[in-house]
Amino acid sequence: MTEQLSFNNFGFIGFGLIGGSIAHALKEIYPSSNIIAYNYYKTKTHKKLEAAKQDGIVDNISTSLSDFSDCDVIFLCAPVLTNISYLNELSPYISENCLLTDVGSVKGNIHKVVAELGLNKNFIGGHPMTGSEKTGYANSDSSYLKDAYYILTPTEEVPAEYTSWLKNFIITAGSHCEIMDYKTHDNVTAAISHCPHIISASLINTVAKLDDDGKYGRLAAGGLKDITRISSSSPEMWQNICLSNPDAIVSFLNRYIATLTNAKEAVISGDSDKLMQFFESAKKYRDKL
Ligand SMILES: NC(=O)C1=CN([C@@H]2O[C@H](COP(=O)(O)OP(=O)(O)OC[C@H]3O[C@@H](n4cnc5c(N)ncnc54)[C@H](O)[C@@H]3O)[C@@H](O)[C@H]2O)C=CC1
Ligand SMILES: O=C(O)C(=O)Cc1ccc(O)cc1
Repeated sequence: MTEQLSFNNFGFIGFGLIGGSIAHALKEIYPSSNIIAYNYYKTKTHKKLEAAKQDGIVDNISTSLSDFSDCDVIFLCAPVLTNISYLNELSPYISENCLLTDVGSVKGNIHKVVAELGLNKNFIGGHPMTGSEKTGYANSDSSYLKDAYYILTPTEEVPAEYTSWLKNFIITAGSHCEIMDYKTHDNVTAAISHCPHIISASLINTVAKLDDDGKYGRLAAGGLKDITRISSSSPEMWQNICLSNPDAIVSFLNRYIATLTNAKEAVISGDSDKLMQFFESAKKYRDKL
């Protein structure tokens, strides 16, 4: 049986919706733990981190990555490319016994840089399959981790007790832990998360171009709003994700465009059987989700 580690010092780089939600959960599960958060503004106070300190969720705010050398666990919770950009500078302060994890929506590119820096033995890729179109600490809540899937992508080099600790935290926070390799992660999330955001933005942009006088938007009922809610998400976050997972995204978009083309042809030819089958198969799968 794997020994359960006892971690008490947690560090955060990036402290928005997801970082804040994880910190809330850590404080609920380990009330005497110490949480340090990084103020990347360096020369001015970070009002949202000060608010988190007032709330008792953050204990220390630091402008120096060297202060993270005492951390048992460091969570990278900024946009995907920003998380990666910290690895080199952070590397000297990741102690031998430190577990480094992230929450980014793409795993392949961070695993590549982690391996290049020789940090495989410290790193477990993480991705909570939760959240919303909202951003920022003010919207964070430990409830985001309740009844959600939380994917981990450990390599063989990371100690089993690190995976065990992280898995235990995730389950105690209320999530279901799913372990897979990072390539599988990036293929699956391209289909169920990354491309839906591209499709939603494409639809909204297409409607917006037609909407000179606001009539389309005014009359839009539930359908358009349901399928495009996610287009109110952070543009920076989704730009980072698309730049990080191009192969899997293009591969899924090719399939999707073929499906759209088939649907268009069925409409052009008035193929009632094909149209019925198109909507029936979609309903069958969607009703089970
Ligand atoms: N929003 C969602 O529903 C989900 C997001 N994710 C991933 O979580 C990560 C964070 O996303 P959210 O919390 O939703 O976004 P957010 O916008 O709420 O938080 C991002 C945080 O990163 C900070 N940040 C920005 N630039 C920084 C820099 N240079 N240095 C340090 N911190 C910086 C921001 O100040 C903010 O606190 C992203 O990697 C995203 O892919 C994962 C699952 C769900
Ligand atoms: O708003 C929604 O439903 C989302 O799309 C939430 C989300 C955003 C990013 C992720 O990597 C995972 C989940």
